Amino acid sequence: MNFEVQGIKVNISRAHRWKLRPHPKIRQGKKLMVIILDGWGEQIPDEYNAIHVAKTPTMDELKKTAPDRWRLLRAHGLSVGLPSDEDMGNSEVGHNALGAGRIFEQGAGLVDSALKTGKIYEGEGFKYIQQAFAKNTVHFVGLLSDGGVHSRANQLSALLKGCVNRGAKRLRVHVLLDGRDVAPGSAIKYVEALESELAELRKGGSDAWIASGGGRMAVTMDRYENDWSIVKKGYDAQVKGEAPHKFSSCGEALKKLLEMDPKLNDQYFPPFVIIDSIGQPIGPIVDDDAVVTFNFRADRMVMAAKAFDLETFDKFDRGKLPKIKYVGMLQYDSDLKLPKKYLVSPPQIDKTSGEYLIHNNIKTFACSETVKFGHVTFVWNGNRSGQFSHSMEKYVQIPSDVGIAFNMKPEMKAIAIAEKARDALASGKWDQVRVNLANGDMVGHTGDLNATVIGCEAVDQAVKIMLDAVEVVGGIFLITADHGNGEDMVKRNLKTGAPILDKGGKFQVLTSHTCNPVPIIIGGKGLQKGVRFRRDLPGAGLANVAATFINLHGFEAPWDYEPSLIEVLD
Ligand SMILES: O=C(O)[C@H](O)COP(=O)(O)O
Ligand SMILES: [Mn+2]
Ligand SMILES: [Mn+2]
Repeated sequence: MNFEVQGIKVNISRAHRWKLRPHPKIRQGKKLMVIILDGWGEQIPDEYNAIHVAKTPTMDELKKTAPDRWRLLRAHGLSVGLPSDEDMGNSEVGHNALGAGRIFEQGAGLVDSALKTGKIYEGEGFKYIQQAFAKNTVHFVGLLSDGGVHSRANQLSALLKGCVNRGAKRLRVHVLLDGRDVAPGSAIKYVEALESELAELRKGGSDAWIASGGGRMAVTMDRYENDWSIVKKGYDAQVKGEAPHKFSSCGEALKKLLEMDPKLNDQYFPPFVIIDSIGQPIGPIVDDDAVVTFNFRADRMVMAAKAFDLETFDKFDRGKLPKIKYVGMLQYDSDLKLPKKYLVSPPQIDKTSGEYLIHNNIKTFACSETVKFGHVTFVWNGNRSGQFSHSMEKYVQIPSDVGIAFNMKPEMKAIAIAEKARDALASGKWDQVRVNLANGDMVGHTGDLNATVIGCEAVDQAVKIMLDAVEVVGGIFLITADHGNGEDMVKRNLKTGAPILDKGGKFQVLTSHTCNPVPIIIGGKGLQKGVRFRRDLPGAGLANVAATFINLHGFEAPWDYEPSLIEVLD
């Protein structure tokens, strides 16, 4: 409907068009290789910057095309829909922005607002768990830290209080230790804070305790079905009260397990359960209990959600399934309706670039290894399962290594992914070939600087394979990243950038992502002369990338996308 205000035409319901207009200057029909370097940011080029230390001749050469064809993008905070610019970027929000071409408020902020306004307590999900408040136990399962990537400890605290204020009597928390989005060794700090909050709740008459725990990479938080045994370990500890280690408190668990293995990083702690004075687990999940998984991010909670929510389930033996009232902090997969009940509605990310490409006859091939496969498909497509079109899209997953930390094999599957992408482009069947190379991120998360250097070198070799393939078909490439990680392996003084050393003079390892900008590079024989990065978008971010590659396919971007980064000089 159109109407006029003071002579100005207002269009309040622009009819949605999937068909895109041809770009006035950029020709259609060029093959495009889109390469996402996971966890590849820009930072001071010193010895703690694994990407700088690594021999990366291909990426170094590309940098020389700045400012026309190499520039930096914002990949954190408000630019990717996070609550503040203090929030580092992450794969979910990064790939959402890359694929959707717009910025959506993400889970972290949606939960913050729902808690602040109290709306969370009015929804169907909360009413569902409330049924267990009077006579049964409410369990909270999730990542205990303030990393803000999958969860936030202050949201758990608010929710615990909110439940108690609304009648919950018996509460149990099943903690997953972080050390990945936050400093290694910091788990004890979060556990102590939670212990004292629970002690406060007990003073007020509630029966509130930590009941089980374990490191996030060993317990519960696997993703993309890489290793179900991790989810099983969590299920056994949380539901059955079974684990190889038993302690009388979570604090004691951390202390004793560290004594047994002083090098143990928080993320890899084995599962443990807390027992009472007669050796019984203090908080197994039983019939009529309520369970809340308090992570807002989906990828590492969706497998556990299946174990809690699905009646038919064959990934491991759950034993006798308790009848529980299970909710997710968010719904983790809206297509699968998983979980069926949830506390806060997830962001509704619609009209993503992948869907536009299908409607405009652009055929897409996407590939990554298991640990990032969903990033470049499901998350890229706005957290949507499956393909938009089976005939026009193909998604290929290369199995990741299982059962090892990625610093043991830092090359990961970079070369295999590159070869798949090369072959896909050479086949002539696909207009866009899109990959994610995981090394900068996955090896970066181990905190192992030398291994991350090797991982980044593998990435550079993989990029070379793909750029050669682009050359052969006379195509175009677009390389970017979803957030920083490997470029900074040390904690720094935020004012000076100087590394922070511990008492023994050793640098303090940084395992997390960063708030650094990431590069974007365009090029290839098929890129028309005169195409270059605009100079008038200095604050551009990942959400500007989709309009850019839609232009490179020869189309004008949808009207509501963030502006394209390129212009064409005559
Ligand atoms: O889940 C993880 O591995 C980290 O918390 C975040 O990493 P990602 O956002 O790169 O997946
Ligand atoms: Mn990532
Ligand atoms: Mn990561």
